Amino acid sequence: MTNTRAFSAPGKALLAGGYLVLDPQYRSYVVALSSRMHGVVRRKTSNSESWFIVTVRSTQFNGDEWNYKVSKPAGYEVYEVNGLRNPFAEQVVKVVVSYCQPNVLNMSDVAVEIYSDPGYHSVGESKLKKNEEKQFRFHDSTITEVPKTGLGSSAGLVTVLTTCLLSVFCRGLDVGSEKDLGIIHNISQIAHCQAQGKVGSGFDVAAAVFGSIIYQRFDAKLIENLPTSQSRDYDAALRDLIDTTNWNFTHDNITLPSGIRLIMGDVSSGSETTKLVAKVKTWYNENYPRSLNVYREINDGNSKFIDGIEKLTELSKKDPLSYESLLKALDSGSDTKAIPVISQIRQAIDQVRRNFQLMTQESGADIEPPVQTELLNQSMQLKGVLTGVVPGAGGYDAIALVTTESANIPSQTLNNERFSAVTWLDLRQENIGVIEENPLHYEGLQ
Ligand SMILES: Nc1ncnc2c1ncn2[C@@H]1O[C@H](COP(=O)(O)OP(=O)(O)OP(=O)(O)O)[C@@H](O)[C@H]1O
Ligand SMILES: C[C@@](O)(CCOP(=O)(O)O)CC(=O)O
Repeated sequence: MTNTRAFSAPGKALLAGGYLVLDPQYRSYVVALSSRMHGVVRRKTSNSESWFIVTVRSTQFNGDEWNYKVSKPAGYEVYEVNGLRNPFAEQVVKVVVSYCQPNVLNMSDVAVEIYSDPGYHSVGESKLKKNEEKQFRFHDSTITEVPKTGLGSSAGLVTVLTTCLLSVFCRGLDVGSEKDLGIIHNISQIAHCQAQGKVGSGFDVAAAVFGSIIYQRFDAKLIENLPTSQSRDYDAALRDLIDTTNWNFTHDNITLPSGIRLIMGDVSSGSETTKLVAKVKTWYNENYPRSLNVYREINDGNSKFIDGIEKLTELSKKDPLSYESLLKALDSGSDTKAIPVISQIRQAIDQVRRNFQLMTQESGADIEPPVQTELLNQSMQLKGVLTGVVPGAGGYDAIALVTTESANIPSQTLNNERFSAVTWLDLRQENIGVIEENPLHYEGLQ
């Protein structure tokens, strides 16, 4: 196993800052999740050819496999030898090869096995395979046919595949080093943006790399202004963007206060983020400057939410007894209006939700449609619930509740008709981003 390394990166839930985070002036609150994407990379035997193959395999999804041939007749050429498509994997191979400039002569082939934790996809007819260390679900369908749950699978894939390939082409890669994490982040953002065609805010990639963060995006022009990959300036411009350019973005690590956790409810079919974003952008432009005021109201609510969470963390450290009784008050379901920090957090989220409901009515984008409003309002009646939102772009696919550790949401909602459409996901917040794993922990799982 000497030529083998393994890495993993977390999924995400955007609790505050949906839509606004597309604009660099607004902050967002992103929680990394315990459902992780994993990559096990090994160098195969070297060959005497003037090219090498990068194999990306997802045994979990019907043995999906993509083989990228890397050659350098003039500039680098990368293509999938069977014409199969995985835009995210392909873009990562292209960007990493352009950045690392590996020698194609006598270069060993590289194989990466990807595994995704159960939370990323609906269970369906999948079968569970496990060893003492890991467990993954195996589907009889290809990756694009298995419904996703909105945890950021493409961001996790891009981040973990980038890290795997860098560990082969850039000897001595250390995910504990700020410098190397920065390179992983920059390459992953570039590959993810280029693969998606649409430029998201990158919060999902930043969370995959850095963990739970307060995130303010980089200027989209940094990537948009890259020359085309066919241009002879591309390699130098790419290296400059990755190694020396100041991306001027924020990724301050955060953690939910002790005794507080996140629980995700998977509601039903996913929502098309791209379509929602397009409708909101149209609404914003057609209703400016009133829409700017709406955004300012939402941003004020987001900031008060973040400030309230920080106050909870401070209280838990400075006055553990008062903090303990605050958690008990939440758990008992008693009236907590007299507790200022709880009122602050709840009023902040109510302010955000009221404006999301207005945008839903006016834009036609189902950010917080009535059925989700009802579900969140019902959730607020449950013991231990501090607050709840539709995460990210919203829509019909999920709700996210911030609760006490001891709140047992699944048992409180069992046989409750109002929650019949909700599957509580067995995951929680996790503050760490990309980490190195023990490759032996993946043995026997294929
Ligand atoms: N385990 C995996 N193995 C290989 N490719 C993967 C894997 N997980 C995700 N991908 C790639 O990412 C694509 C899904 O990305 P897409 O942008 O459609 O969804 P997403 O917004 O990342 O999903 P979600 O946030 O719901 O997880 C897949 O079609 C595939 O190309
Ligand atoms: C709408 C947006 O702000 C958040 C999308 O979040 P999600 O993919 O629904 O988790 C888009 C973005 O930030 O990339």
